[in-house]
Amino acid sequence: MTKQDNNKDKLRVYEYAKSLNMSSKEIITILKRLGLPVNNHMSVMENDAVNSVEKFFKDIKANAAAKRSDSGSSQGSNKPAANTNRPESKQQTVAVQPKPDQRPASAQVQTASPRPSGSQQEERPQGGQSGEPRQSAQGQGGGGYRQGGQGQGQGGGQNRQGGQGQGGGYRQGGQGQGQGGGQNRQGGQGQGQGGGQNRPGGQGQGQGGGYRQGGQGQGQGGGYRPGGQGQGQGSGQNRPGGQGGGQSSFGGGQGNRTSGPSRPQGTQGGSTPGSGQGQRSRPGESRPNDRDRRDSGRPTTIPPKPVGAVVDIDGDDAGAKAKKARPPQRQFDNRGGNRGPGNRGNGRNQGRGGRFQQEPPKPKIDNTPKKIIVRGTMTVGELAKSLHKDASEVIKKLLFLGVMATINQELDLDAIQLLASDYGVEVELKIPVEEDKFENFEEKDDDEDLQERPPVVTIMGHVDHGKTTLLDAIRKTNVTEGEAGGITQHIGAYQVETNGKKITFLDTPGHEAFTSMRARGAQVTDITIIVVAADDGVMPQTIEAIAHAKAAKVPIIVAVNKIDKPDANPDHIKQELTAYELVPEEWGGDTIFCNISAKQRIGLENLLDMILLVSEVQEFKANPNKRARGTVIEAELDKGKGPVARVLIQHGTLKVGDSFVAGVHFGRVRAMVNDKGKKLKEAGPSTPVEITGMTEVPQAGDPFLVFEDERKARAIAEKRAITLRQSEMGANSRVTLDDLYKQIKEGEVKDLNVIIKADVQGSAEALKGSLEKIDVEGARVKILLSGVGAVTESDVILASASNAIIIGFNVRPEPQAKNTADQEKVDIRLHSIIYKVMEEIESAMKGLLDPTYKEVVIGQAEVRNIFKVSKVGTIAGCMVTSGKINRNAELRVIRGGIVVFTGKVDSLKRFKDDVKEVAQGYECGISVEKFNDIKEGDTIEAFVMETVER
Ligand SMILES: Nc1nc2c(ncn2[C@@H]2O[C@H](COP(=O)(O)OP(=O)(O)OP(=O)(O)O)[C@@H](O)[C@H]2O)c(=O)[nH]1
Repeated sequence: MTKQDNNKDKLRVYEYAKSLNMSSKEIITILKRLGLPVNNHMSVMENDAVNSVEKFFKDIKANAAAKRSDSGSSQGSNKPAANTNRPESKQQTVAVQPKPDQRPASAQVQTASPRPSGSQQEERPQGGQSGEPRQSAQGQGGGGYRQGGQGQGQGGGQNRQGGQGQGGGYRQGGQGQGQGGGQNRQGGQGQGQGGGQNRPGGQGQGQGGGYRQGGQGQGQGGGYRPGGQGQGQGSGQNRPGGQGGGQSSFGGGQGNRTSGPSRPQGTQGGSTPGSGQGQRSRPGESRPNDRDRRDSGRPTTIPPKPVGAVVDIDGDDAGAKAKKARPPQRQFDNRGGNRGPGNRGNGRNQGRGGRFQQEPPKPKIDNTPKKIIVRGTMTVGELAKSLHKDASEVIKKLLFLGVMATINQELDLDAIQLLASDYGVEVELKIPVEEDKFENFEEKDDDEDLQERPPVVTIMGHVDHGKTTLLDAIRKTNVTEGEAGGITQHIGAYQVETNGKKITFLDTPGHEAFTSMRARGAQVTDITIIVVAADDGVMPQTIEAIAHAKAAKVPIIVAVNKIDKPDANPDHIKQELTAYELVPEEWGGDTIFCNISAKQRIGLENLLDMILLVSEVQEFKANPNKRARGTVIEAELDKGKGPVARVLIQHGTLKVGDSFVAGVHFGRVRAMVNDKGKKLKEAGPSTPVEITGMTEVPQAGDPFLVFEDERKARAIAEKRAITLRQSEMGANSRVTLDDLYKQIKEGEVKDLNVIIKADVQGSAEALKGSLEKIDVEGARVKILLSGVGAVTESDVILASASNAIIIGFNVRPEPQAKNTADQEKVDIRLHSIIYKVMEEIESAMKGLLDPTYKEVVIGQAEVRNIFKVSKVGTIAGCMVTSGKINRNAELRVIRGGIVVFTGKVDSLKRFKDDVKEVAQGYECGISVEKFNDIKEGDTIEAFVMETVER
């Protein structure tokens, strides 16, 4: 005032306003209301203008004082009514109208104090008591605030004009309750209770009292912002003494507004953002002090005004922020008495609160998936994408986990799982099978997709027992008339039809093909027919064939052939075969025996019926509705057609144009013919076809699979070729006695499969009986085959296919068998003493095998001439056929694959000279120590014992 006095002459509106801590606009408004001339903030205020304004204020004060005295010091007394009629009400109007928006209706005194919790509401100088800035306001304000505190406060404040107020919790989810009664500005009386968990959707209640003009008001304001619940009740005479209840802006507050005389409706309870309570104090009142406070309520009708209309999210200083943020045109929220920024001028403080209906900040749509499918490692970028996150966010998370990563960095499965779980996302692992190892997996089919398919049959048996004749007979018998003129093609297999059902025969008779395919991992045969000539009986290859079929666990049908022959004795065959666990049904067994004559075509129908019977029991099925998978049964380079592969389709359907991989080669089906030479467009399960369109020739037994396109097929084929080369160089995975114990321990080997070849049947039987008794730690010896004679290539292939070892008892492997065994890494153990075999096998199974020495064959020589020299003995004139013969080597004499003597070199000569060794391709004379029974055609094998490192 002093200032005013001093400058009355030149006092300008803005200066005057400033001295009152009001805005120029407010003063201008008052001046206009009072009918005094004023243009703008620079207008000079004459004395009378100043006086008028002061009087105006004085009246207000007087009213306030009167009101106070009426209401006593009681807080919250609502006696407002009385005030309503007071002169102030007039002023109210004045005050309000000019800045409707800012001084909203609800004066809320109490929202919590801005500052530290519990503090008194206002920041005013007066501290504790909520001040009335201007006029002896009294107040207590308390409220949890800002920091999530919980606060309760009571405050009565007379803002400006004797309000009372209380403030409740605020901002940060605090919970607060406040009661306050305030007479804002103009002697109003009010009570306010306010509690609010603001921000985050708390709940709050607030009651606020009247303001401005002696109104009375109660307001309850609820929490807002995000969905809080709030209730607001308010009765107030705001401005004009209305009464109202309000609702807070957003969160679902509820409020009632009720009649209000003036302004729009009364105050309201809910406050906008900030406090749980809703009242808003008038500008005047709190103004200076109220800074920081936030208030909420806003008159409903307030026109949108830029100022103060802030969406106050924080309840805090929204004012300023809001200004910036707010869009040019806002829409206020008319509901409830929320909004309303507090006071304009001070907007920063109180006022803000306004809410407009600015769209509530769009809730961020959380599109984080519930589950992601992971098929292997992923880069940070890929993971972020599948989580619907920014890569930077994922990188940040990784940083928190102590991992510095870039967007292209690969994350392993653990890291992926960790990150995903951090987002609450489930990870489903779908690690793709290694497609290049497609023989190791097979798509699972649902039962309903499976359809019956023709059985695939292989015919095996001893030489000349009639296999080929039988195959031909079946083929010719069943060629349907008209089918390619009855001319069949050799494509490795053919199909016949009997009783409306098809049967596929592999037309490479003999177990070699069968077993070599099996050795390559291909098992194409469903049923085996063992042909035994009724006039001959069970022969070595018959036994081998049985062993092969059993090793492959393929059902056996015995075809007793040549029954047309006068000396045929089928019963004798049955009798013999019982020794191999093939017992005819009529004798209580479960093996089907068919008497046939392939030559005379007798019993063929019955044989086919039996095949169908077995296949019915076995239920051979496949899903024809998927990509084709099969096995190459033969392949060759045809001069005209290029590489040709004969393939047996086992699953799915092969179509012309399909891209495929066969073994380590790829191709695209250019043309396809069946066994009748008929061109096919597609071929289903169990169909043998010949296809062209390959770049190279695959091998029999190679797996065949169709891929989606040629590019993929090529890539897979290349990968397989690399893998093949690596495995060829790699370790031997076959069982050997040296690592048998290890394999048993690792569970890789449960039975030790053994093939016995001995010099005589008696030895083979004895050995078989002894070995079968060995049982070490649950592992047993399983004899796949025991026979007489040298170890043949066929034995080696069987061993290879069945992961068996071969024991040669007084026999040697044939040269070809030896090569194959080296190639296939089949372990052949050669012995001449039964108990040593037992010892070795048992020790190997117990892990005690510790052969310090290993026999290494260094060379072989063929005996071409025999020279008998008196006193010296027999000298064998030899040609060294492989390796070398060393003077100090041990040697054995082999005749017809059987070892006839083992000893040492007595003398080794080249012409007449003694030499240390003779290499391959040279002739030499060898005499064997203590052995003169060498014969032309014998083989002398030289070997040394080498220390084996274990
Ligand atoms: N009497 C008579 N002879 C038969 C019968 N089946 C086959 N043969 C004859 O037995 C001989 C051998 O027949 P193949 O069909 O070549 O015998 P295989 O088992 O295929 O012989 P390999 O191919 O050498 O293993 C031929 O001369 C056939 O004519 C038959 O049922 N009765």
